[in-house]
Amino acid sequence: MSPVLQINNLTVRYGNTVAIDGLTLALQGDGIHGLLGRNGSGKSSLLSVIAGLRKASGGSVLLDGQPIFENEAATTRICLIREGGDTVEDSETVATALRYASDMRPFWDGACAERLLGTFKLDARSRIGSLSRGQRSALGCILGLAARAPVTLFDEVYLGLDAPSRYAFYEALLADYMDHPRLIVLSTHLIEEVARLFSDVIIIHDGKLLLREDAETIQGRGLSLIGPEDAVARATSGLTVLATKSLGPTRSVAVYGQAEEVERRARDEGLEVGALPLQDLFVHLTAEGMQK
Ligand SMILES: Nc1ncnc2c1ncn2[C@@H]1O[C@H](COP(=O)(O)OP(=O)(O)OP(=O)(O)O)[C@@H](O)[C@H]1O
Repeated sequence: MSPVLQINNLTVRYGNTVAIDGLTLALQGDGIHGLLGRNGSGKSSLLSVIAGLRKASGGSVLLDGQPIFENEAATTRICLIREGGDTVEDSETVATALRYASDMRPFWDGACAERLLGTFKLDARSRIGSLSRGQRSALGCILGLAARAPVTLFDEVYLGLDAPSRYAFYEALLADYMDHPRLIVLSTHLIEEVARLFSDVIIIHDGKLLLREDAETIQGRGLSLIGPEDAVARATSGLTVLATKSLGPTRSVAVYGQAEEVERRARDEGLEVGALPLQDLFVHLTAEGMQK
């Protein structure tokens, strides 16, 4: 059965710092959910509460209706991989880390782990302490994928990886997800690289939910319009303009709205229309003062 994660009015505080501020969100069924937010917006705090590693200061996080914190039946179904990896002692080997994971993880797939060691060219005999930052990230990717947990959370796990290894991870993730669909949350700052994997996008800002849309809808919502200043002004009247740039008499704007309506207006005014990359849309939506 597909898992249901219900986050109700969640608050996470560190002393006087409010990291998550009354956030409510439901993640239902299988999918690859993109979790986006600026630095310090609360992504890691949210993921660590979902994984049961941190107690909520207020509100609740439920997996299939059951509280997660200090509930082994729930936490064994959740795997959180964080940047740098949470793995065994530095003096232990990669093989020990995999063995430990296979003991701890009820859905562990050893053959998958072996295959991924090859993909990332990791030697099982290497000591953890001797691994480079990227190799540690690769080990995190392997542990997260081979765990096959019904709820799999990757928190910026691939930051240390070089571009070819990151692409290898995305391919491995997608292939593994197609064969074994589950609820995956990927938090990332490398938005354009990963955007094609997302089934939906969750943006948090200052610990609050700013936006949650399915990937196709959000990709269609951001448009750029380019043309003469007065024509652009007419076409965008009453719309949400995220950013404006002028070059002589030409104006370029980023607009957020219903794609068909914006495209119709742009056509009527003879403007150039383009899709706004998800990363640009994210930057504009989370810019100072854009949140109502
Ligand atoms: N252990 C901690 N003690 C005190 N404050 C913390 C702690 N961890 C996080 N915070 C604060 O909580 C807020 C949210 O941090 P969090 O790490 O959850 O954000 P993030 O979105 O994951 O950031 P980043 O993208 O930079 O990793 C920030 O203001 C941060 O300074």
